[in-house]
Amino acid sequence: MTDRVVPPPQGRADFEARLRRIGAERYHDLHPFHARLHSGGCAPDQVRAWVINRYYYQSRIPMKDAAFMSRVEDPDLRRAWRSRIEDHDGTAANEGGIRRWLRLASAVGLDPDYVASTKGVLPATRFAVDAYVRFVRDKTLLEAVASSLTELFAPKIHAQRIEGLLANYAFADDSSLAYFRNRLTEAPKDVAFGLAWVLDHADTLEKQDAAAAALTFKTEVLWAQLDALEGAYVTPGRIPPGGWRPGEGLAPARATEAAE
Ligand SMILES: O=C(O)c1cc(C(=O)O)c2c(n1)C(=O)C(=O)c1cc(C(=O)O)[nH]c1-2
Repeated sequence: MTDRVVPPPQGRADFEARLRRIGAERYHDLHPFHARLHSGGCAPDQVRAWVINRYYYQSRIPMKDAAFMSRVEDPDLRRAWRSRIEDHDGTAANEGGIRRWLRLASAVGLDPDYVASTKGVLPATRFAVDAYVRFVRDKTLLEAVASSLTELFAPKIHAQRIEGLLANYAFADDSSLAYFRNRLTEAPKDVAFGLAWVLDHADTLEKQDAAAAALTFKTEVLWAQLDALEGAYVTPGRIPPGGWRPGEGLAPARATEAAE
């Protein structure tokens, strides 16, 4: 019988560099929809479509974190993870990301109740986001943590977004953009923990491959959401059945204006 030669895992620094390369090559900061949004090239209804669809992602993030925690047996890991749910759902002292996102919805002229209803979310957005929640529920804990590591690349895009939206859109101010400003401090804390956890636990090449594949999968979840927006509201501008149509879900004052 011949011994099977198991290739050794990559060293910690090389493996981290591999994960970062996935972001450099595939993160959604490279998507043309973001370039248009940040440079002021989106019409008001394209911004509204982004806010409506992206709300679906926001709303599912704490659900996927709860699904993750329901599988964790180690109280230390659960303790480290649970602030993610509070960051989005809020606490007595912190309004939380979901309410902040709905403030952005109001600022762009949408009825926050309409946005929170998730009516009008594009089918492809729903499929992509639901696939992320399912991935985290069903895969190994290592893959689940690794899939959150796109947040390594998020502070850069949040900073670009704050700067770009403030420079180019009348709705942008400290209140409407509070969501992104808060993420600038929340995400680095989460991702420092998640990255260290993945580097510690991916102790074979097979596990490293699985973690890298999980991160790649997540970049696809993000990219697919922007492709959905681009196809429905930019080119070819084909809104699928059930997708939000301009004029729907506006804040009451704007709905009256639109009717006049
Ligand atoms: O605006 C963005 O580009 C962006 C990207 C990501 C991401 O990389 O998944 C997250 C967020 N924002 C975000 O605000 C957020 O709370 C968040 C949580 C997670 C996650 O996977 O647990 N990703 C992200």
